Formats: sequence, C-alpha cells, structure tokens
Amino acid sequence: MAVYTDVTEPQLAEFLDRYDLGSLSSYKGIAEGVENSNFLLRTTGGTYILTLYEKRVNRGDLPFFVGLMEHLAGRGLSCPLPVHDRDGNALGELSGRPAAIFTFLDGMWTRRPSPEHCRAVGVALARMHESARDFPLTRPNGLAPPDWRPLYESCAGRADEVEPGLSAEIEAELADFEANWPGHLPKGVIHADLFPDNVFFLAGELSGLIDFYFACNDLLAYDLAITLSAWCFEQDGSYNVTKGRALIAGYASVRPLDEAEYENLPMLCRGAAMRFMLTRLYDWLNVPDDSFVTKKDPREYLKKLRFHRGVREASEYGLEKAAVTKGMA
Ligand SMILES: Nc1ncnc2c1ncn2[C@@H]1O[C@H](COP(=O)(O)OP(=O)(O)O)[C@@H](O)[C@H]1O
Ligand SMILES: N[C@@H](CCOP(=O)(O)O)C(=O)O
Repeated sequence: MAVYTDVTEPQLAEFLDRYDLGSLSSYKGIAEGVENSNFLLRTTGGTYILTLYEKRVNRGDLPFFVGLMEHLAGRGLSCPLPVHDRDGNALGELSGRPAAIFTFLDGMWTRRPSPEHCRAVGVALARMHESARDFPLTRPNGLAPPDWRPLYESCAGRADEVEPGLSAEIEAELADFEANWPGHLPKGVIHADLFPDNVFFLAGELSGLIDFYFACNDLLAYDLAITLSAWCFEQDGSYNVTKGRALIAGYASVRPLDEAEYENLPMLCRGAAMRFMLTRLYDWLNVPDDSFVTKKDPREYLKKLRFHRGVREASEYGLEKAAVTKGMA
C-alpha cells in the first residue's frame, strides 16, 4: 500500500493549474511502493506520475533527487523526468506534502529475473554511474556503515526475537565492517536501491530505472554489490552464479572495475546485505502491523549476508578478475 495521503479532485485541479499539462482527466492511487504516495495522473496533455513525499523523506534532499533524475534523463538514461511548472519549479506542495509530477515510464518490473535481465541491469547501473559523474549536487549516504550500529541499537537488543543468536552475529559483523570497510574505493553518485521493483522492462528490453530516493554519494562498487544481492538470489536463498556473472559482466562492459573494487566485492556484498537486513529489522520490530509501511522480512537478507560471509574470493560471484577489470567480459 503506498497511498498515505489523500488528494481531492479540487486540490489536484488547482495544483495542475500551475502547469502546462492541460486539465485533469483522471487520477488513481498506485498500490506499489513503500516510502511515498504515488498517483497515476491523466490530463488532456498525457499520462504522468504524481508523487507526494511522505515523512521518511527529508525535504532538504528533494532538490538532489529531482535534480539527479533531470540530469540523468538529460544524459539519455531512461528515468522519470520531472515536469516543471510555468515558473520553472519541479517541486510544489499538495495536500500539505511536497509534491512533484514526472513523465510516465512504460514497462513493468520483472518478478522472475533472467540472466539477460541481470546483464541489462548491470549495463544500466554502470551507465547511471557514468552519467552522474558531472552531477553537481551531493548527498551523503544516510545508511552508510557508520549508521549501521546506531540503527541496530535502535532495535533495542530485540534482534534475537527474529532469530536466536542474531544480536551476537550482528555485533560481530559490525565490528568487522568498522575495522575493514574499504572506504577508499572510487566514489560517485549511486542509486543505492536498484531492486527488481525499481527497473522496468518492455518487450524484453530494459525501459527505465525509477525510485532514486536513496540515491547518494558513496562507493560505486557498493552499488554493484547492492544490485547483485537484490537480483542474483533465488527464492530458496541460493546464489545464482549465471545471473551474477551476467550482471557483473554487464556492469564491467560499461565501467570496468579496478582491482581493489573487484577484490573487495565479498566485503561490499556483505555490507549491502547488512544494510538491507538492518532497515528491514528496524521496520519489522518497530513499525506497527496496522501501519501503511510495507514490512519486508529481514531473514531474506540474513541468508544473503551468511552467503557473502562464506565467499572467499570475488571470482566466486562468477567472473575472473581479468575479465572484469579489463571490461572484456
Ligand atoms: N515514472 C514512472 N512511470 C511509471 N510508473 C511509475 C513511475 N514512478 C513510479 N511509478 C509506479 O509507482 C510505483 C511506486 O514508485 P516508487 O518510486 O518505487 O515508490 P516508493 O518510493 O514509495 O517506493 C512503482 O512501482 C511504479 O508502479
Ligand atoms: N528495497 C528495499 C525497500 C525499499 O523499497 P522501495 O519500494 O523504495 O524500493 C528492501 O527491499 O528492503
């Protein structure tokens, strides 16, 4: 469920008066999504997405997110383009919430990613990284390794309610991240949440990326690790090396990794799994069951964390160093 704020027809019609989009034909809440309220908006000028930003999104970050989408779309990456009102503003206010209108992207996200999907996602992620190189705004990652311990501590020692022994396991992992995180690797603007529900396909081809609301400046290879962890595991929790190989090869075909990035992949993947396990754990323990926020199972990411902990060398993800660092994969 992702319509947290109601919008009345007169409110929306008044909001639309500020744009050159024609008049309101219809609008309807979109159930998918977690953080914000989204509406499918039809006007006499076309079809759009209306987003109302909810409490968990910091208003001060909105110019970064909206500016990034505009920048990437301008570089030819397929992603929602913010629509400006007649005064040039991409951000307005509707029903007491910051609000923006975006172009509609055709396509659907895939529930069953294939190796071909994974390769296309790897290519798109690397293109995003390259296209954002000259984006002038910056935003620190609010969910970087130094934030993981406070997030864990805000779960008030209740991790063992999810699985006995989990608190001690998290403690040991956090100590390792604090001592060994490879913070020196190349940085840039990362998507930071490129899960299957944020990538659209149309007729088998990748048609666009959405949901840039965790985007920030951080390690580029960490974004690859997040994406690999989200796309290359099966329902039973097993790693699919064919998908992993395809995703990494797709990425490296646009942006080859450097040796240190490649060698640190197991640590980066463990970190990616920890980050999503912790945010899910926090919601699992703290968000009331009748709340609108969709809770996701932290144990899915606990399994992935354990898999990554067992990986001794990056080649176990499917590709040898020479292939990935030379971009010849
Ligand atoms: N530009 C767009 N074009 C088409 N559909 C979109 C677009 N933006 C969002 N959506 C739809 O809205 C849903 C929720 O969007 P998303 O950005 O993932 O929300 P949240 O930030 O709340 O997770 C998506 O799954 C998709 O169905
Ligand atoms: N991808 C995250 C949750 C964030 O959801 P999104 O709809 O904003 O992508 C997770 O799976 O934990």
